[in-house]
Amino acid sequence: MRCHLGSSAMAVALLINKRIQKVFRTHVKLVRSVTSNHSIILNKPQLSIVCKQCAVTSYLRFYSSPSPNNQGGQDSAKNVLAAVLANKPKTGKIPVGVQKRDCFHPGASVLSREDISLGDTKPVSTVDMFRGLMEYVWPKDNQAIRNRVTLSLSLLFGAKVMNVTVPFLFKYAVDEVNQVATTPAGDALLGMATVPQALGTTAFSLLVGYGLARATAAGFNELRNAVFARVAQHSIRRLACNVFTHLHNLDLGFHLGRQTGALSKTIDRGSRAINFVLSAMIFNVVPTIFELTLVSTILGVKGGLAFAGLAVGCVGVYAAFTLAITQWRTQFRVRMNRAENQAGNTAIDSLINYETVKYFNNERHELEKYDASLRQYESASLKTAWSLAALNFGQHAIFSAGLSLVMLLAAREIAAGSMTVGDLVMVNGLLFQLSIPLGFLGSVYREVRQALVDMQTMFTLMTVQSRIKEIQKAPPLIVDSRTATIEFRDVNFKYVNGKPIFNNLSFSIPAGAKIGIVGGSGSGKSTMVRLLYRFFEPQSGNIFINGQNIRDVDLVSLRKAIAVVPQDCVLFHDTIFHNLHYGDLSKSREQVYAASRLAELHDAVLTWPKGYETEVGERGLKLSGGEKQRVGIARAILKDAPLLLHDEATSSLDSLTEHAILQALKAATVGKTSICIAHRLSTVADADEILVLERGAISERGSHHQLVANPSSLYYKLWEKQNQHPLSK
Ligand SMILES: N[C@@H](CCC(=O)N[C@@H](CS)C(=O)NCC(=O)O)C(=O)O
Repeated sequence: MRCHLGSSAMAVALLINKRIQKVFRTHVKLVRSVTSNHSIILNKPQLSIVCKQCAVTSYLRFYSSPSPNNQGGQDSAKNVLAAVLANKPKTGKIPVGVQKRDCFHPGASVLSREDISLGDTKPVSTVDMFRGLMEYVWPKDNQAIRNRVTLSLSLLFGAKVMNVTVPFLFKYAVDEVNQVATTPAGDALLGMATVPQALGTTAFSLLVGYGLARATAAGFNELRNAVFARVAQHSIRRLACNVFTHLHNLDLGFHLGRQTGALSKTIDRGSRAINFVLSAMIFNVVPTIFELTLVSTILGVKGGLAFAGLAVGCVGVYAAFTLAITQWRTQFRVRMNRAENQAGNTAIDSLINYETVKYFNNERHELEKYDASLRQYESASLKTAWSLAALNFGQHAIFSAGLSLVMLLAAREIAAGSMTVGDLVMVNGLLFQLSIPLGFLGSVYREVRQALVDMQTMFTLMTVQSRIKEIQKAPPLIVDSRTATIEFRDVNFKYVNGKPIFNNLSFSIPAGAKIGIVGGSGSGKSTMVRLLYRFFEPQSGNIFINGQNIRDVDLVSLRKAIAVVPQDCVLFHDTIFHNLHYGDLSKSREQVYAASRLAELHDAVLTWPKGYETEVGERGLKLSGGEKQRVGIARAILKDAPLLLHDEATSSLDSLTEHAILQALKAATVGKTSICIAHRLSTVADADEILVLERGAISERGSHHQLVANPSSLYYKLWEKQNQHPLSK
């Protein structure tokens, strides 16, 4: 087997998990009491901390490559938990090792198991995983792949048979040559004859056959690798695509509670794990077991039970020794990898802080810190190397002892006349060949265990169910700009228990109207968009579009009917053109330009260095807040849906930008039913009607003029507050 087992820290997840579970059990009560505002859930291979107010999840990770937000794989479970305990989250501080997401709410009620169902998954056993894997390796709908599997297995079988043939040919060649050598006529021929003449045709043919059999075995092996590569890659691709599609099908609640990086790592590691498990099984484990069976059967037939028993016993002891030592020495590899990570982090941290180091003349201190990590690495790698040497020596010693014993048995048989010298050579050859794949048994065992953990994480992810359920064969939503009415009827919604967002919220909007929604922060303005788009489901009550309950219609048709301009328009790391075109990829270049013009973006883009081909940078970093909002509006214009939802950004824009955005919005809302969530009231001053949200219900509604005419209204107060001009005082 080719050695591609080199990596590293991940190999220890299982061991670490055991430790986490142990430490977790001991500390769970304590942890729960100090982190009264968060629930801590053991969710292999990490602890999830779920906020009881908004259900956002943070993670305590115990092994992972370092990222700007975490400490990498340096902390043991105990240390991290100790840090959590020491750093009482009541203070709002983030404990060491916790990857923070959007929230760290202090003080809230206890979350029940149901509340955290966004992280709920079904347990996946190893049998489930292998069953799942078989669907990809032996796909019912793909005969070509099944043919390849059959061919690979045949080649595997052929290669092993050839492999076993080699010692046989060698045996016959040795016996034949031995006979030639002990025949008197042979002496006379030597010196002047060609090799075939000197050896005789049989011995000559056997030796040539020996070479051919070896080459054929190697050829079959390589062909098997090439044929099977497609099966493995095809399975990986299909599975990765299925996981990707599954992730897109999950609800927003799931995605808000997950780290995107962690999800992509899950796919990445899971796919690599599949490749590894498949390769290990097909190229190492199964062939070795097959070869062992073949060899012991041959030995049994040739020499009797003693031979077969010795071969199987030797391999058994070898395997037991290898697994035990591998298990024991894993700790050194864990320490080595951890120290390596730590040394790398220390060096990077120190070099990033170059100026600070210089300002305080702390070069010596930095060097000592770095050297301390390197010392740990050195010590751990020495232990790894020593233990590897012990493992290799032990394996060789066991195998050599077995080999000697079998040959002693063979020698006794030769003396008794029931075996030939060739038989002794054959026995030696058969066993020796077996030692080659067994030489990687420890590494295969270690890596397969890790791969199974990675696969389990990925398969577990596949069991997460979206909480947005579609009824089967739901009819499409039928709506156009003339019929795009919206009605919320007795809607109750909360993200987590004890914190209602909407209480029996009811209102309706006529088709073609422009509605402004205002209210204090946390009043549920943005949640309204999420409910309408079915990112979340109300606990009770219904929402209707054109009289059709959005729960009962096809989700795709619902989402096609609504264009959303989000609060924070996130862009793809691509050109501005692609980002605008994303609103409707079927539209022409000219239509994209037209939308961009209506969104007041076109002229600005033309002044950029590469115009529409300008790259916007990761997540649109190169664009200002106002420009990103206009991209959002242009996309919505391009989508040209009968309903438009605009969630205005909170960031304060300068008045010129605000004016441009208002103009763009006007263009976007022509002929649509639009809801504009407004943080700045000036954005909705021209709306047909403004709804004021307060404590989960609509407290006021009317036009801007009607609402400002009432000095005791909340709207009036908000308007006053936002339109104070210190200079005019
Ligand atoms: N004979 C040993 C070692 C095999 C070996 O050399 N493995 C390679 C990886 S394919 C290695 O670098 N091992 C380093 C180690 O196990 O520390 C076993 O059965 O695991």
